[in-house]
Amino acid sequence: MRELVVLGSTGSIGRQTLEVVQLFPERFRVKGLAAGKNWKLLREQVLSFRPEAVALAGEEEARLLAESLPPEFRPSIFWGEEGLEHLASWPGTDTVLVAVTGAAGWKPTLAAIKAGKRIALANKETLVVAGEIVVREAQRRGTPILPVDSEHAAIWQCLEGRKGVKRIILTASGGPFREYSLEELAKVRPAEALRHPTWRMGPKITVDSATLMNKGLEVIEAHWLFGLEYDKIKVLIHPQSIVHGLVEFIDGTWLGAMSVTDMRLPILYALSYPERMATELFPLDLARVGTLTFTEPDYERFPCLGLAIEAGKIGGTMPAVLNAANEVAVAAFLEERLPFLGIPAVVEEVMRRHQVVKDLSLEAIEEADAWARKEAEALIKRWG
Ligand SMILES: NC(=O)C1=CN([C@@H]2O[C@H](COP(=O)(O)OP(=O)(O)OC[C@H]3O[C@@H](n4cnc5c(N)ncnc54)[C@H](OP(=O)(O)O)[C@@H]3O)[C@@H](O)[C@H]2O)C=CC1
Ligand SMILES: CC(=O)[C@@H](O)[C@H](O)COP(=O)(O)O
Ligand SMILES: [Mn+2]
Repeated sequence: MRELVVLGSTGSIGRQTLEVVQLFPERFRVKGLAAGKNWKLLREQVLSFRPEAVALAGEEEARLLAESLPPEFRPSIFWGEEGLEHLASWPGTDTVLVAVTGAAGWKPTLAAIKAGKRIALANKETLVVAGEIVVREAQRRGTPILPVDSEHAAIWQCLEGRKGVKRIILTASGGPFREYSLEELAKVRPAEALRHPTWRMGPKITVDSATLMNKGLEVIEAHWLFGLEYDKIKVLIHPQSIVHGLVEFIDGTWLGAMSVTDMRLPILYALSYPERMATELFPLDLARVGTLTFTEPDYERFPCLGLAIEAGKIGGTMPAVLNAANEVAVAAFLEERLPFLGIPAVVEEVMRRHQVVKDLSLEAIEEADAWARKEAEALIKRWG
């Protein structure tokens, strides 16, 4: 039996994780749940899963949750950053699935690693912001970081135990604007950006897919997960989203992993690893898919991809700055305070102004993150 903590249980990945738990109740038990603001959904989850402890982002939401639960159903309730870290290191649990969104993920992930938990990692921003520190700590303690992100889960399965890797290839759907001109991109609205062609996900990652920032973040994620230099990580546009990741070996052999677009599958694999669970839930009919296509990405129409790779190569605090500026710009785009093409423009300008700290520390990350958010907000204010 795996005893789990799910951070971000009210989100897209969190809810799908709980579906996986319900499918295999003899294998997985939920001991802790953490969410941001949605205390009403967390309440439903508490009643269904009866965790020992929960956390919410704010004290007020934590109070509302406590008051809404009958005493016999009431778990220990925490809040704030500390609450999240408390849940991440909850005693008697072995695996923490990190599915909060954005930079909120890296500190609880580090806390979970320090407490000796296996990490099932959906929150790619953890490795973007603090990959060097998080991976070093996990290696020092022998704690596995198991990828949930679909491309990395695919590549992980292709790599397992194999030698002679030449490079890895992350596929990208290309997002809803794959064939748009720059003139068309200038006019797109949030509702269009939120219509992903192949996946149903939370709003931030869906906008990142539309700008290709998601793939850029995933290149940095792959660099840290697999210990590969950036020139060994390639991106290909694959609109069908059937092949999630590929590995090219030194003799010219390629291995790829395919599946339907259902995140419950990589979640299940990360939770059950090293076992593979038998299920008929994810049938793939390649004859019905018919055609699989692959093309090179366009770095001019989608500059976020290149900016992320550049930030990854520079290293130090630059990826944290890229991530923070992007989070602020995406939020402003969703609130219609910034046009779609303003997202790469803001990220690029904040990166240009940043003085990189190469010797990474927790304090340096926090300082760079806060600085980048302020710079990005100031640029957006002046935009209109
Ligand atoms: N969705 C997908 O298919 C995929 C997602 N990922 C990655 O997984 C992560 C989650 O994505 P997704 O599920 O789509 O996102 P959602 O926006 O759907 O969910 C985010 C979750 O994080 C919680 N949350 C946000 N901020 C905080 C905070 N400060 N403290 C505690 N909890 C917080 C939210 O709580 P609440 O709603 O209660 O406020 C919610 O439960 C992202 O890093 C994303 O890149 C990776 C691959 C695929
Ligand atoms: C499901 C998943 O892993 C997402 O990261 C997905 O890959 C996003 O789609 P894009 O390929 O469009 O970025
Ligand atoms: Mn992905």
